[in-house]
Amino acid sequence: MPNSTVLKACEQTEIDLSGAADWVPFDAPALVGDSLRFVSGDSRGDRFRARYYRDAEQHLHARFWLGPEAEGPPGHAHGGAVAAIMDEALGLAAWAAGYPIVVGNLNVSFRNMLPLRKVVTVESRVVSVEGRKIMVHGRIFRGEKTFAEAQCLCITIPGK
Ligand SMILES: CCCCCCCC(=O)SCCNC(=O)CCNC(=O)[C@H](O)C(C)(C)COP(=O)(O)OP(=O)(O)OC[C@H]1O[C@@H](n2cnc3c(N)ncnc32)[C@H](O)[C@@H]1OP(=O)(O)O
Repeated sequence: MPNSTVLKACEQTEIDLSGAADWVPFDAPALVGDSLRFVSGDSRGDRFRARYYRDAEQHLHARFWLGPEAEGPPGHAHGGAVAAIMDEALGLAAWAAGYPIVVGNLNVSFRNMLPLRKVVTVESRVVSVEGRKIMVHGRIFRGEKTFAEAQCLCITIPGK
């Protein structure tokens, strides 16, 4: 059997992406539709699986699982995969806060290698709004360990 078939077969299991007790599931596709297809659009895929939530203060959070197709260094996530998560999650955080945006600038710091096949949490916060510029900060972590931090400058789309 080819290797890819073996990997596909072993990734068919359900992943527990449940949120914290006080989080409410957030229906991201209902808000931005196909914009999510690249990263979190395949809930049974072998690259990314994700579920979005909001907390009581309306901050956006996500549980993400990265599978074998997101691999960079052996057993760990590709930097582009981590950046793609930040792009989607922090851009979505601005949309969820009521700002129709595209990402103008994304600055990602890779702090620790992110292991595959582990559920990690993405937290985000809209930290400032100045005219069309919405600044969103985010972090990917598991327990005490931070894998990446990002600052995302989002620009509202005129006419939206
Ligand atoms: C949907 C939720 C989930 C998915 C999220 C996915 C997010 C994405 O990946 S979006 C795709 C990737 N992003 C893009 O393709 C964007 C490409 N860029 C553009 O379209 C344009 O450059 C755009 C819209 C950002 C800005 O263009 P434009 O509308 O002409 O505005 P512009 O006048 O240049 O800039 C507006 C303000 O933002 C600032 N600005 C714009 N881009 C940047 C930047 N990269 N860095 C710093 N400042 C910037 C400008 O300086 C200006 O500031 P000020 O008002 O103080 O003078």
